[in-house]
Amino acid sequence: MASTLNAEERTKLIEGAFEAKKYSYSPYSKFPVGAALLANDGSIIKGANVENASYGGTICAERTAIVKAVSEGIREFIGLAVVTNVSSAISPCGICRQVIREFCPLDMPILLVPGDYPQPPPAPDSGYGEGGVKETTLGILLPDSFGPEHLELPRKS
Ligand SMILES: O=c1ccn([C@H]2C[C@H](O)[C@@H](CO)O2)c(=O)[nH]1
Ligand SMILES: [Zn+2]
Repeated sequence: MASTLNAEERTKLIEGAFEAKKYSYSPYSKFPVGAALLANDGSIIKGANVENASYGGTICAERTAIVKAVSEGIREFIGLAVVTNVSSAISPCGICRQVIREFCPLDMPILLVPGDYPQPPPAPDSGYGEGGVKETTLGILLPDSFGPEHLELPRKS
């Protein structure tokens, strides 16, 4: 069964993502992104995108949050929220999906928050929830994925 977040956890994640976005360094794309991770101890770890004049050096908000957490010894996560300044729900890029895969369960809720949250109530069955938030999971975003457990499989000698 997919894991779920309670209302308090959702609020913490959404507020954390908006706070994180304030510190985005995105002079090139002018596309600020904020991410917040909820750890199993209840702590929130925030990350913003950090760009570079050598564009390939850019680090997305999601990876900033994960690397901050893991490098401080936090590795168990129960939720992630991402927000940008656009009014649609923006989904993590491919590189971030694979990095999330390393540390987060496939059924972990991922909240894609519109920049103008809260939006008016969405139409039923639109795929959007409260405030226009799209809730998904890593398993949906990255199906048939490769992960750490595959390196433990028996190998041909
Ligand atoms: O999910 C996403 C998508 C994009 N970006 C960043 C990378 C770059 O700084 C800017 C434009 O791609 O947005 C993120 O941080 N997360
Ligand atoms: Zn990314």
